[in-house]
Amino acid sequence: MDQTKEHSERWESLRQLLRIEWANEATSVGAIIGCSGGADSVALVRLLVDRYRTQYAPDLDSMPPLRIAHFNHRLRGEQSDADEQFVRELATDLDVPVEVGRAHNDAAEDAEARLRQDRRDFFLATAAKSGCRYVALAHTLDDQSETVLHHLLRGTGPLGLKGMSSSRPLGDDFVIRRPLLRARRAELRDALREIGQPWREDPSNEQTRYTRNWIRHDALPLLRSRFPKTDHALVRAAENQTQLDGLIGRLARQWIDSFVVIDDVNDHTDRYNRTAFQTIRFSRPSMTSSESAMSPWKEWPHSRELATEIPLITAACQILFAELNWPRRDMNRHHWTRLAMLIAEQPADVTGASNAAGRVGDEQAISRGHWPGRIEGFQSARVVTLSRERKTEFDA
Ligand SMILES: Nc1ncnc2c1ncn2[C@@H]1O[C@H](COP(=O)(O)OP(=O)(O)OP(=O)(O)O)[C@@H](O)[C@H]1O
Repeated sequence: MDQTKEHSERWESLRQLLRIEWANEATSVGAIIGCSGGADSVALVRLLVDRYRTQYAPDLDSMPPLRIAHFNHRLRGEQSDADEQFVRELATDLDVPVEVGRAHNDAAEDAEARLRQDRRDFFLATAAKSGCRYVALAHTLDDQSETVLHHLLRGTGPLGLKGMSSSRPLGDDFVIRRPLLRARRAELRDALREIGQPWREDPSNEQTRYTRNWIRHDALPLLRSRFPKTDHALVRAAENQTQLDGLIGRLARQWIDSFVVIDDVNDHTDRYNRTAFQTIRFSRPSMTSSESAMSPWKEWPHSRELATEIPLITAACQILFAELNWPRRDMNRHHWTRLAMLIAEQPADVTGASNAAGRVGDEQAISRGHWPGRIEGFQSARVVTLSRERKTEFDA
């Protein structure tokens, strides 16, 4: 490969982008670089290796670890093995250690979710083993606009419209980073050609029977023919949504601090079995006097109106469910709204409502409702309690 050509204009502007997206502080910890062998991730490998080496030269011994990580999905027989071989050779050329993971079986296409999970586990294990904090992925601006459009067309909620973030936690100890989210796919390919760096093409990316590829090859080009800035418009919509979501998230956190108590209730049913419940108690914002409500709600002139807003309560419930590991998959928009309306004390349709259904704190419950995942709700005048059974063995 011709090193002298590295100083091409296109390549230089990508190096410049990396200096911004992978700031000096980021180079103080190690990274694994997910590389499929495709153009985007080959470009990322070259750019990140260059970024760290430029930062640490000439004292390369003090450089944090870098690893190339390739996961062989084994979906395309010899082609998959050739991809693996290509990535191994790239690693050798660049003198960077490579870790290779392999899918256990020759998986079918419908096992795609399983493969993604295996790849994620492989990244986690590789990061842990090599002492790297970051997992770098090569998603581009084009991937982002495809993702946003796909989610939009599938009818996703506001969270899906955020698209992929440039940085997000992976488990407790690691962070996924996407430094190429502002780069165009074509730009990366042009730059790779200029420096004489080859990559592998995956022919399955051309098959438009997959929705994702249809969006890439048919839908987006058509949209661009009328709206040349389609991709930037989609990405901007996602960025705006991210900002709004951050705002709602912060408000929802304050709302939780003001109105929510989480309890573990252990209900001993007999000598050998114990039924454990985890409960979330919501004080009804509409009933909470402004003196007893905590900051910031008591200070805001319209706090009561704001505190009973359905989107805010929905966001608070979603945060709580996520933190407590309560099942969210089967909760649809209607379930969330019904729950939020119950808490806000707006006219609610509590399915299966019955009178005197149980006790809520010190008050008699006046009705109850059910949500997916064995979650029951009880409401009284001042409190709404959600309760979820957790089976545990009696450990006597
Ligand atoms: N088999 C793999 N092994 C390691 N990392 C991978 C693999 N496949 C994808 N990745 C990483 O995950 C990112 C996103 O994956 P995705 O499936 O969207 O990309 P891709 O279109 O297969 O590949 P590329 O970005 O390499 O052209 C890639 O940019 C790459 O960093």
